[in-house]
Amino acid sequence: MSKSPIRIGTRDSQLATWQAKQVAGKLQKQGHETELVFVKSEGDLDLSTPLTEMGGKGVFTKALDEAQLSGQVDIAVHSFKDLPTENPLPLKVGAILDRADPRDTLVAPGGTDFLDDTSYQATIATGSNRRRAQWLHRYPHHEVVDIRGNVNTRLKKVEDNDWDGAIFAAAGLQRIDLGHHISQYLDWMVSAAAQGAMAVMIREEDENMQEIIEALNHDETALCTTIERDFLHDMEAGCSAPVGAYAFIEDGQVHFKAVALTLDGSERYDYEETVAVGEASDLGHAAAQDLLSQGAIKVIEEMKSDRR
Ligand SMILES: NCc1[nH]cc(CCC(=O)O)c1CC(=O)O
Repeated sequence: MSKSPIRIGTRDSQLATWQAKQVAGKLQKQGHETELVFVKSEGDLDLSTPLTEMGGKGVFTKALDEAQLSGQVDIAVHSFKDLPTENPLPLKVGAILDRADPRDTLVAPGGTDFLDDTSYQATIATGSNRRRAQWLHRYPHHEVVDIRGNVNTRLKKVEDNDWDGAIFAAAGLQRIDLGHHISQYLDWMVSAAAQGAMAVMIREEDENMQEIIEALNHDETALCTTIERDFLHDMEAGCSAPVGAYAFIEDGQVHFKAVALTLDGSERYDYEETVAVGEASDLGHAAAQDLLSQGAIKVIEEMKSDRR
């Protein structure tokens, strides 16, 4: 019997390619043939516009979505944190893969001693409002500057500039063997909803592919990232908002943390809760309601007026 290979769509960055190959490997283990199809995204092609001004939602996913809808590819592999929480297209998440290290990290080529010096006005690079706001909340005397590009491009920029450091997702660096650049794990920073997790998209009506892809789903990661993304969705915040959410499971309990800040980090709203796995399905929604009633509505209004 000759069957055509499963065509896996991916962006062509080193990280995206690594992730797509990971999915290919899992499918091959189950006896399927696979083929990678590289698709360029708007977010990768335009490096001069700050990410926060590109309309935020879906700049990295649009081209892959189109390739999938037109039938050029069967499935698409995404960093789950790059997927908008609202999706009007006839595409759906077919599986969420086991999560890697969800933490943010600091890459500081000259070392991290400067962090202890409260009179030193360090310069830190990040293109993420979530990272910017949390950094400024903790280090209000620092300056945060914008940085764009895929992981490799950003690392190069850190080498070429005299910034004191830049913030990266641990998973992104580790996956492509660049973990040795990490100077410090930012355990205090609340990561982005679904950071470190990969999602495989399928066409909504593709029942054959649904059955194949479902087998890759990691239930615990799916539960945790769903809670995180429910929170993000209810904050009406999009991927560029200064909002973080992280859930993990230990001893049958879900531990969940969520945070929303003003862009300058001066105001911060926190939520923390632990509940049994069986009672966790509403946690993301509850957190959003709690933070909004604490006053975090201000954060969202700031996003709307600023378009950042
Ligand atoms: N923002 C882009 C992006 N999307 C996913 C990752 C890393 C891998 C992941 O978090 O799953 C990164 C790089 C980064 O944030 O430094």
